Amino acid sequence: MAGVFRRLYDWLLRTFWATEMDVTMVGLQNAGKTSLLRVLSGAEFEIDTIPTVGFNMKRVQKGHVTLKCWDLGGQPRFRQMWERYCRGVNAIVFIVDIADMALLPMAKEELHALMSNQTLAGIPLLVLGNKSDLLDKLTVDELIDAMDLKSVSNREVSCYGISAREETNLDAVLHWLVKYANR
Ligand SMILES: Nc1nc2c(ncn2[C@@H]2O[C@H](COP(=O)(O)OP(=O)(O)OP(=O)(O)O)[C@@H](O)[C@H]2O)c(=O)[nH]1
Ligand SMILES: [Mg+2]
Repeated sequence: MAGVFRRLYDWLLRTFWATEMDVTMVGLQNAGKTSLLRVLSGAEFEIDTIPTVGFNMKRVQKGHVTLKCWDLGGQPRFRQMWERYCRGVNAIVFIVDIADMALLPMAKEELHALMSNQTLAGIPLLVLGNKSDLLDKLTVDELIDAMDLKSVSNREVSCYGISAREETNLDAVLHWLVKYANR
């Protein structure tokens, strides 16, 4: 019986209180943006992925909120379009491969360059350290230091460790994002 009321409640929320929000996912090539979006939208994780050319968009449902997620290509030639796709969104998600130490300085540089755009002032930022399933990786505290997140000011900033492959901590990601649905 409780299940029937729950479904009715969810249906009422979706029908009369539906909200759509825009989220842009950026980060260097191979960080796992497309993989994360695949699993968030209910598809299976894939080991062999194709690098994103331009962008890809998928909708993810979380309760009454529809997250319209823009997944951008991370290769150098696509990075100049990140700022344009981040303008006016409810939240920016920056994904880092925490097992690839060699790319960390570049990830930090690209993140700070993006955040310095006046057009993106105040937009909440969620930094995700992906691939926590791998052995040789940074902890969240080490990632916060490596990305110098404490120097990012004038916006909400959070940082989580996740694994798209093992679907670790993904509920926390959606929970954090939907807080910004109406802002
Ligand atoms: N071990 C592990 N591998 C992952 C994880 N997430 C993604 N990968 C792998 O990392 C590689 C790159 O994943 P993508 O999702 O294509 O990366 P991307 O950030 O979209 O890359 P671009 O589109 O080029 O910017 C693939 O081989 C994935 O299988 C994870 O959580 N753990
Ligand atoms: Mg991709």
